[in-house]
Amino acid sequence: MEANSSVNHRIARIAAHLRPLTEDVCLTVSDCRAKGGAPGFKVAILGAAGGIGQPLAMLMKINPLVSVLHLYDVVNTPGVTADISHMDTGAVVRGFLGQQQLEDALIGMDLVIIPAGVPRKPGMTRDDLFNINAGIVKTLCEAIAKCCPKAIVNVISNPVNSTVPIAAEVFKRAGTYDPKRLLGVTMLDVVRANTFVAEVLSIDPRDVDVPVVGGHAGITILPLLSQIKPPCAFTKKEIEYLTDRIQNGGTEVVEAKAGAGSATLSMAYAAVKFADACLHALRGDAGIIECAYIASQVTELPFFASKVRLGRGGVEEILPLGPLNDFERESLEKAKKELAASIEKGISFIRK
Ligand SMILES: NC(=O)c1ccc[n+]([C@@H]2O[C@H](COP(=O)([O-])OP(=O)(O)OC[C@H]3O[C@@H](n4cnc5c(N)ncnc54)[C@H](O)[C@@H]3O)[C@@H](O)[C@H]2O)c1
Ligand SMILES: O=C(O)C[C@H](O)C(=O)O
Repeated sequence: MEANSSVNHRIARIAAHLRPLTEDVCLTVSDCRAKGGAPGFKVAILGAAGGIGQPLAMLMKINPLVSVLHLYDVVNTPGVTADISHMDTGAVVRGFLGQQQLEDALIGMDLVIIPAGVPRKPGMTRDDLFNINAGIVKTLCEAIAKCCPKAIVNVISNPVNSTVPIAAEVFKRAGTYDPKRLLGVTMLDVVRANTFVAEVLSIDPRDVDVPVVGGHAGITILPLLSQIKPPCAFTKKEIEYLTDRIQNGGTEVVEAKAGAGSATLSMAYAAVKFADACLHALRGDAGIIECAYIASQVTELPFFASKVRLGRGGVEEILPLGPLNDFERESLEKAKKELAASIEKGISFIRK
């Protein structure tokens, strides 16, 4: 009893030196390790108790570049945090529950990943999620602007084509907007494209690299099959099959889950792949190129997904689209129409 209370007392004293948190945030034994000052980045996951959030939290806990991992949700974070904090990897894990702990979750973060919000059910489009998720993303981004305005922000919540413009408007209003630091996560489209192309070619998906540009919904997802590595000429039939499968990969999962949500495990994998790229870039590693949905001048649209070079400041260079074939040029025009409407919807949600 006595030994326990003395340990708890020491933990509380150590933790008091670590972070400016309010007193009602509970301290855990894992706080002790933060004193060692393990090198690495501080990462917050908002929506950490969800279908994506939980496996994402687990995978980020394994990431050696992460020293502190904050798990925030409006439900269930104490359990998820207790569970994940038992993993014998370096990152210190802390849980935050409910709106009153949101700001504590965000103070000092280098990277904030947002998978908060409702997922699709069969028959829904991603845009059908707008009414609920727009408000969630707005609230979370207001807190980010206040507590960690320099953090890199990875937006996963759908409809990404609109939630990224919403986040941008919130940051503009707060006077903290840095377009280089706000990235919509479209990595799952690239992951799917690599997988489906590898299936067709009967090769290892790790050897395939398909650029996917545009946005993250239906026809706005535009795989540039003419630019894949290794270079490969597809038949018209293969191009139609692959484009359709990549554009509707999300729906394929939603239908298979039959009302139990959308992609969570492959999304957590894709989110970690993308977050890991951001962390390596923050560390100063050179030559990190990924696709992301960002503020862009590649087309006349204010936001567009394309290949970007990541660096310490976030997006350091937006790569040109490169040569497109007739099919891709035509698809791009269709994608831009839908994308323009989704962007406008997001912007006017904040400006109205
Ligand atoms: N960008 C992509 O490629 C991609 C891929 C898959 C899913 N998604 C989207 O990610 C989102 C989450 O999907 P999921 O399957 O994890 O859903 P989920 O319902 O399993 O989890 C969402 C979590 O968000 C939490 N939440 C709700 N309101 C919140 C708030 N105000 N603050 C913090 N947390 C809040 C919920 O409590 C829940 O734990 C959905 O919008 C989905 O469409 C995007
Ligand atoms: O399809 C969805 O609703 C979720 C996600 O955007 C996906 O692509 O899997």
